Amino acid sequence: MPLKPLYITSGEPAGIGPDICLDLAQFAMPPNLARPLVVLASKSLLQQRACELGKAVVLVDYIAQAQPAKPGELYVKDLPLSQPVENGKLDSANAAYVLAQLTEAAHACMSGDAAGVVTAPVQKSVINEAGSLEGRAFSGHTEFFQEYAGVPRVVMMLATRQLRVALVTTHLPLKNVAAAITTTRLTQILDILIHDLKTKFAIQHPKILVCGLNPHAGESGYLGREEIDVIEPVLAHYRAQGVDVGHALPADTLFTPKYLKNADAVLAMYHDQGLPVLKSQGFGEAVNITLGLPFIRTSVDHGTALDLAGSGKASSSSLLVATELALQLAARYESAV
Ligand SMILES: NC(=O)C1=CN([C@@H]2O[C@H](COP(=O)(O)OP(=O)(O)OC[C@H]3O[C@@H](n4cnc5c(N)ncnc54)[C@H](O)[C@@H]3O)[C@@H](O)[C@H]2O)C=CC1
Ligand SMILES: NCC(=O)COP(=O)(O)O
Repeated sequence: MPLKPLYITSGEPAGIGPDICLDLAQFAMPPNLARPLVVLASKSLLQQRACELGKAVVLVDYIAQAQPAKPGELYVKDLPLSQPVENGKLDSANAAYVLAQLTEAAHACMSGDAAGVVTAPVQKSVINEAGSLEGRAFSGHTEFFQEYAGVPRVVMMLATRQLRVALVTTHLPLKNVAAAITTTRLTQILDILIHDLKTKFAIQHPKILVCGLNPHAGESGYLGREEIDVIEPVLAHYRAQGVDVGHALPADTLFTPKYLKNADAVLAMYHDQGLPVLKSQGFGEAVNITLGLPFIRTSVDHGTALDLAGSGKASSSSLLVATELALQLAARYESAV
């Protein structure tokens, strides 16, 4: 019986998603992890981009239970575009096409037809501009898959070989961050992070460094009280259970080698507290993983790079690392059930 396929969403059609997905045709899949990789995209768009980039890729319609594709071949689930694509030019008419990729992938993961999903980047703004979610805002894949799966909380974590950074809040205006850091949210996030570091990354006793929200972790309350009122009591609860979470540390101190060298993960309070540090170390080599979902989802560490679509200058390294991690997680998950 062939293994379940891994779905790859190609993302925003005017960006570099289709370009980097084409490189999966040459991906040297570790033989012990091999399974079909199926790109969700317009076949004609992929064909057009392959011609522009001079890439020889044979696009093959995916049929359930197929064996992994041969080198140079790429399985595709053909999805129709609403409008022809001009490289680098956003068109809200194609927002429904992007959402169709995400919906099809989420459905296949939830129904057990796919082993997991790897996502290429989407342009969040154009999906909102199109109003494709019937008035609901589109914040990102993370929130979309959380809602589709119907789970109360998930965790965004980006990982390189050296560093893992998880976030308490994700795509939130900065002015709303402090109010979102509640005992409930922080506890949910830590529960998921601890659980998934154990089960997905085989770290039995994770050491987690937690950032304060305010400069100098609040400076004993003189620069903000979130550490005293919310963060520290939650950390004390975990420490009492023997979990290695330490105390809230000033973020500028925490992100230094002395502290990071023994840490399994850093928990940052908001997107731009944690991710710039990680990207400055390993942009292009990092993977974005959604923890706490009932299925495997990994993603690239970069955005749509509209400036590079069809240019041949886009690197597919993050997509390949994200695919390899999803393959490893799928194998681990299947051997556990
Ligand atoms: N997973 C996702 O769907 C993500 C989507 N985005 C979306 O992407 C859009 C654009 O975001 P930006 O902040 O401009 O970030 P970006 O990552 O698209 O671009 C930042 C810079 O990095 C370069 N770059 C990005 N990916 C590259 C690659 N694979 N190879 C070589 N160079 C690369 C770009 O040319 C640009 O100079 C936004 O709408 C954002 O929401 C951003 C991050 C993740
Ligand atoms: N900076 C990471 C990012 O924005 C990715 O978001 P998502 O689409 O994976 O939720």
